[in-house]
Amino acid sequence: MIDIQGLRFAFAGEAPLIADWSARIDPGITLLYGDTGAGKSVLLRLLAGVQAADAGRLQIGDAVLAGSPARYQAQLFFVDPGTQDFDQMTARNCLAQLAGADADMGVRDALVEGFGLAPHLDKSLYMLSTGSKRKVWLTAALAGRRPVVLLDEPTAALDQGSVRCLWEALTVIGTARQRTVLLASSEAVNTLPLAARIDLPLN
Ligand SMILES: Nc1ncnc2c1ncn2[C@@H]1O[C@H](COP(=O)(O)OP(=O)(O)OP(=O)(O)O)[C@@H](O)[C@H]1O
Repeated sequence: MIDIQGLRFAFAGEAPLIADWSARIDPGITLLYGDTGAGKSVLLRLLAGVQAADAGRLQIGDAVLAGSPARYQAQLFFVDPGTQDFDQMTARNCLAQLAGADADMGVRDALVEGFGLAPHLDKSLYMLSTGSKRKVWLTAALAGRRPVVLLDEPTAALDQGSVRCLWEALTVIGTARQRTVLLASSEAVNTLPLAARIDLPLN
């Protein structure tokens, strides 16, 4: 669960993108729905603690971002889709590092197969296509055990078979309602068991 109190954010000299927003995001899948430019990526970056808010309080479990950032961030999974941070690692090592030592290997193996990742595991990430990189992060997010998962347009650049595979894995998580998944999308998602939907913009 993520508790959000009085969140505010504006780019310098611009009107607030998020103005005094409070919400509680419960376990299950919450769709963060908004058009291009509505602020989905910015909101995910704020919640991940990689972009500083102008005001507000963010809490996951008993960890408050401002007071204990490392403990807060240890509760969540977030990879900026545009990052090059892992480009020098092999997909296998990146996956192992991001998923963590306690990852569910059954889920990991099922996603590696469903995404067709096996032939790419020993390549460096910089050699992979945008879609294949995204599959590595998605596999780590879902096989890992972080209680909160933030996904930015997870189906972008995925082939249809991989989207089906992702949807199957998310259906299991959405039905169990133990982990909190925030899924940002500019398309309505009708085929997942959603716990809630947040419509952007938030100003
Ligand atoms: N560094 C920046 N400086 C000023 N404005 C920015 C900056 N980064 C993003 N924006 C603006 O903030 C708004 C929200 O951007 P954001 O990327 O969060 O939208 P989004 O909902 O994720 O859209 P998309 O689906 O296109 O990624 C947009 O109008 C964008 O142009």
